[in-house]
Amino acid sequence: MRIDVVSLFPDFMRQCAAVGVVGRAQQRELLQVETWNPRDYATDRHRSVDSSSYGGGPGMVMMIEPLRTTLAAMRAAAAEPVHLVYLSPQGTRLTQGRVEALARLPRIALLCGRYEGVDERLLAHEVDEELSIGDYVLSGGELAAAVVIDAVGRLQDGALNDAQSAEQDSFSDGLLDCPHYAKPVHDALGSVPEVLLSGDHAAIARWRLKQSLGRTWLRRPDLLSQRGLDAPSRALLDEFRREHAS
Ligand SMILES: COc1ccccc1CNc1ccc(C(N)=O)cn1
Repeated sequence: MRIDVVSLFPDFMRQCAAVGVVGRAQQRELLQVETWNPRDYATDRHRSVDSSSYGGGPGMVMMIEPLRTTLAAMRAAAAEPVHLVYLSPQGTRLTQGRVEALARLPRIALLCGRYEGVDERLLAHEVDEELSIGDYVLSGGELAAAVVIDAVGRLQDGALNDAQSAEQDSFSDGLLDCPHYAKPVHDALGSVPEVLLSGDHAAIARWRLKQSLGRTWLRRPDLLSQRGLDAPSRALLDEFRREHAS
């Protein structure tokens, strides 16, 4: 998969994509991240990329022209059609489901706004999808883009080895993840639940699902109502709730 990032801070974006699982995915050529800086395509003497906002008010707005030229160069750099995503507080809330859909595309591009955002005419003409990583305002779209790169990059086939597999992730089946424990078995902070030491894989799987169901019920009931539960899961959650109540 190829991800193109349009940003005034290309070094920052390259560094975000160079570490950990995503960096390794690039080394394995499972993922290619390229950056494009609109300032390189600004034509005036001051290499302007922003201008004051019509109608007045504080702050600047990113201008059409440098972005149009940047996007044209970006699109021309590879054969695949590009799905262009704009990161903004006005976007659709990003979910794991949407991440999984994006991860299946051959190529996406991420447009990172700065200042008060981008001229609406450019957005209307060029952008395929507007996404928000949450209901808060950042000084730029770069950190939101880094979130998308990581969430999508780690899902590329071969990016995670078995020990890290994405299947058990939180949200991967619509539930929060279960608790995890590493050595030692006994510590001043407490001991590891017996079942995890039993070697009984069916019992361990049952315990983990029960914990995931219980946690989701306690912390994110909204996810539960979205997901719905089959009869065995409902019975398991009832068992958790009885134990939790006692
Ligand atoms: C004032 O900033 C803007 C105003 C308009 C657009 C983009 C920006 C850049 N900032 C962003 C970007 C994304 C998110 C998010 N929640 O995904 C939060 N902030």
